[in-house]
Amino acid sequence: MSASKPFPPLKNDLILRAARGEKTERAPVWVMRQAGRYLPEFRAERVEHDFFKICRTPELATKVTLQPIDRYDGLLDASIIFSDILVVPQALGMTVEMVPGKGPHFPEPLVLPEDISKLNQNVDVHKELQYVFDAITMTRHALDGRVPLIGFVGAPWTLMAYMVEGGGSKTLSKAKEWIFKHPKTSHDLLQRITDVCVNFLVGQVHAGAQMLQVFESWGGELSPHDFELFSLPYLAQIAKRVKAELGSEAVPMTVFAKGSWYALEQLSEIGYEAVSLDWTHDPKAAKAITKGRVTLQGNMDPNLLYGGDEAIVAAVERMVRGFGSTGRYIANLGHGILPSVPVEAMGLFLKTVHRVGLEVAAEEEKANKN
Ligand SMILES: Cc1c2[nH]c(c1CCC(=O)O)Cc1[nH]c(c(CCC(=O)O)c1C)Cc1[nH]c(c(CCC(=O)O)c1C)Cc1[nH]c(c(C)c1CCC(=O)O)C2
Repeated sequence: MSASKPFPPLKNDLILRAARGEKTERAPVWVMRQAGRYLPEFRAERVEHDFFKICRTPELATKVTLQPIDRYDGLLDASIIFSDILVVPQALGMTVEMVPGKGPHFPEPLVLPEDISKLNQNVDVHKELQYVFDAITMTRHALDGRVPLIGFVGAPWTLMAYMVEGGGSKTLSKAKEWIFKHPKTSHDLLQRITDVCVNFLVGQVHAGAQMLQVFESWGGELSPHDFELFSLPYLAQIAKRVKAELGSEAVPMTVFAKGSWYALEQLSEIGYEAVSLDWTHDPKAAKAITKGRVTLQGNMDPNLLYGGDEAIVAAVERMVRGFGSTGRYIANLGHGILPSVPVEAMGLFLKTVHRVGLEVAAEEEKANKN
C-alpha cells in the first residue's frame, strides 16, 4: 500500500469547512465510536477476530471503518479510522490485551518510576505503527471520497493513566500517586508519550488522514490546577508541533478533554480548530466562553439513545438550536456511543440532526437577510 497513488476526490467536505470556520449548508455530524459493538456487523467480525487483530490488519480495519458509513448511507459526514488509543503504549513496548466484557488490560503496568526505563526509547512510528498508516491509506481509497477520514491519538495524560493503572479505574489513584509523588518522572513520561503522539499524528496525515482528534478521556479526573500542569501543556505541544511539522499539509485538529469543563476557555486558545464537548456543557454557554475562536463539537448525552424517539428528537432540537447549524459547529455525542444502543436510535439521531440542521440553516439565512 502506498500513499503515492492519488486519493479519489472528496465529495463531502462539510466537516472540514465547519472546522476551519467556514459557513456550511447544515451542521455536519459523526459519532465517536461509530464503528463498534452496537453494530451487529461489527460484532460478527469480533466473533472471528481479536480486537487488536482487527486494528493490525488493514483490510479488516478498513472493513469495519466503512460499516457505519455504508449502513447510514449519506447520513454520516465523517469516518474515523478503526484503531485504539492504546496502540501508543504498545508502540512504547507495553503489552495491552482487550478482554471482552472487561476492557483493556496491561499485564505489566508501570509500577515504580524506574519502570519507565523499560519503555522503548526513540520509538520509530513507521516500524511500530505502520499498520495504522496502511489502514488509513487503504480506507481513504475505499471511502472513494464519500466523507473525510479522521485520524486520532489518546492524549498523554490519558495514556499515562492507562499505563500506570494497567486498565480502567474508578479513582485513578495509582496514576495520581505518580503525578503527586513523582512529578518529575511523570513529566518525563508525559513528554515521551507526547513525542510519539506527534510523530504518529504527522504519519497519519501523510498516510491520508484529513482531520485529527486528540482524546483526553480522563481529563476531568484532574483538578483545574493539575489539568493545567499535567494535561494542557502536552495538548498544546501536540497541536503546535504537528502543525509545524506538517506545514502546508496541516489538517484541522480537534481536542476532546472529557470532563474538563473548567478548561474550556484554555482549550480554545491552544491551537486546535475544534473543541469537542461532553454533555455537561450548555451549548449557548460554551459559545459565549469560546467566542467563535474554535468550532464546537458535540454534545448529546450518549444515554439519550436509550431514551426513546421523543427524547432523542427533543434533545437534538435543543442541541442544534443551541449551537446553530451553519457556523463553527459539528454535531456529535458527548462521548462514545454505547455498545447496547439500538441501531435504529443511532439512525434517528443522525436523521434528526440533518432535518433540524437544515431547518435551522434556513432560519439563520432568513434572519441574516432581515
Ligand atoms: C479511552 C479510549 C479507548 N479507546 C478510545 C478511547 C477514547 C475515546 C473514549 O473516551 O471513549 C478511542 C477509540 N476506540 C475505538 C475507536 C475507533 C473508531 C471509532 O470511534 O469508531 C476509537 C476512536 C475502537 C474501540 N475500542 C474498544 C472497542 C470495543 C472492544 C471490543 O470490541 O471488544 C472499540 C470498538 C475497546 C476499548 N478501548 C478503550 C477502552 C476503555 C475500551 C473498552 C471499553 C469498551 O469496550 O468500549 C480505550
